[in-house]
Amino acid sequence: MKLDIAVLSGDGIGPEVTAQAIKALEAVAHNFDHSFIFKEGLVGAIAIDKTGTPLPDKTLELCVNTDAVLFGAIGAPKYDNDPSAPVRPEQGLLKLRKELGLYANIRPVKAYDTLIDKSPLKREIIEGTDISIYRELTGGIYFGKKEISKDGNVASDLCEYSKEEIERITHLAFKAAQKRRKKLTLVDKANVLESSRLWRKVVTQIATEYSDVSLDFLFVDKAAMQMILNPSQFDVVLTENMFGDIISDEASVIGGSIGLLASASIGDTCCMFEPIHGSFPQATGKGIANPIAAILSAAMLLEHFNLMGEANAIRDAVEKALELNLTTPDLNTSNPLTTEKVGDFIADYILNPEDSNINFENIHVGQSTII
Ligand SMILES: NC(=O)c1ccc[n+]([C@@H]2O[C@H](COP(=O)([O-])OP(=O)(O)OC[C@H]3O[C@@H](n4cnc5c(N)ncnc54)[C@H](O)[C@@H]3O)[C@@H](O)[C@H]2O)c1
Ligand SMILES: CC(C)[C@H](C(=O)O)[C@@H](O)C(=O)O
Ligand SMILES: [Mg+2]
Repeated sequence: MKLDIAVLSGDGIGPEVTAQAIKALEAVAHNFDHSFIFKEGLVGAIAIDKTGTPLPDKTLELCVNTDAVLFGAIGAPKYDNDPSAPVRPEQGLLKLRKELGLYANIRPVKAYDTLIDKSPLKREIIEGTDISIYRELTGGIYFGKKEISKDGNVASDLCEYSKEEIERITHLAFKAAQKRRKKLTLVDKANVLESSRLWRKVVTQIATEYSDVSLDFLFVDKAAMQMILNPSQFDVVLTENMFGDIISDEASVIGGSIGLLASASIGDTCCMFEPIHGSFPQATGKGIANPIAAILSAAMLLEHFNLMGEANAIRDAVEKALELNLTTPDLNTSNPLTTEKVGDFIADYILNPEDSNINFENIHVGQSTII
């Protein structure tokens, strides 16, 4: 298969982790005889520095005219610490999601057997966790009308949803549940918010079309608690934009690191694949960022194009790296690998899973081993 892939690596650790995802895709292309063509575009703080805008027209045009977008991360402290900045890196990502119509953001959360003891949560709590979060991505408070009073003392962000916006992601979430454990949990705040009551109404109506899926509801505050008290109760979690953002970062604690959590952002005509983490500015250039979220996002890209064997080749290599403790310091404090070495191992393993010549001993970068 020939795929044109736009690469928007962005800021901070974005370029470092995206480079590892590309290596994994190149290994897949080699093994399975595909042709993946990567074209880079500017986004985020680096795009502001170079062009004055976080999403240059040229980048948007590249993304519209490609098969898929591979996104790294955006954001920089100079904007985070300046509430009055006239233009911000995050606007680039939000505009991209909106312009490409990427209304469904799918965030898988899994407790890997080999990492169970690395999670700050107890083994018996997280064992068996396998959740698919369906986060609405182009509506809600992120995109509602924003206002600030003339004196700058009162501000508001409107949380607005239409029936149609709720319907389209709800169908995707129910279809996903049908292929999984047939359970869907809607996370909302229907005891307070009118928009959440609309979600409940629409989702309840749609549930009648998916009678093999059981539906339940959780208020977001209780869901936040349940997510770390009893995460294995969840199968598909459906929720609006901001709740999904927060709940998924919380859920990343289950697996042991946010550096493991990938995502797919899906629309009717476009698709983008992005780790859920940000630009982790403190780590930039240090080789300590975990590339696995970016690499697993590449696996989701392949799965989106029904390249299941190819996606599994990446996942098997990731699981092997985890099993052998060939990971970055977030998961391995005593003898960590650099971002690049983790990427090298995963790409090598994809190319040659049976190759016993991979020298596991020598690729650690701790005090006594070689980079
Ligand atoms: N999708 C995105 O591009 C995205 C997502 C979240 C935040 N951001 C932006 O990123 C910047 C930093 O935000 P933040 O510090 O709140 O969130 P962040 O996700 O960048 O980092 C939060 C913490 O998560 C851990 N972490 C994140 N990525 C990791 C990785 N690959 N490997 C290991 N550990 C990792 C680190 O402990 C880090 O301190 C901000 O400008 C923010 O707006 C962007
Ligand atoms: C950077 C920010 C706009 C973004 C979001 O809130 O969606 C991020 O937190 C994410 O999860 O992708
Ligand atoms: Mg987030």
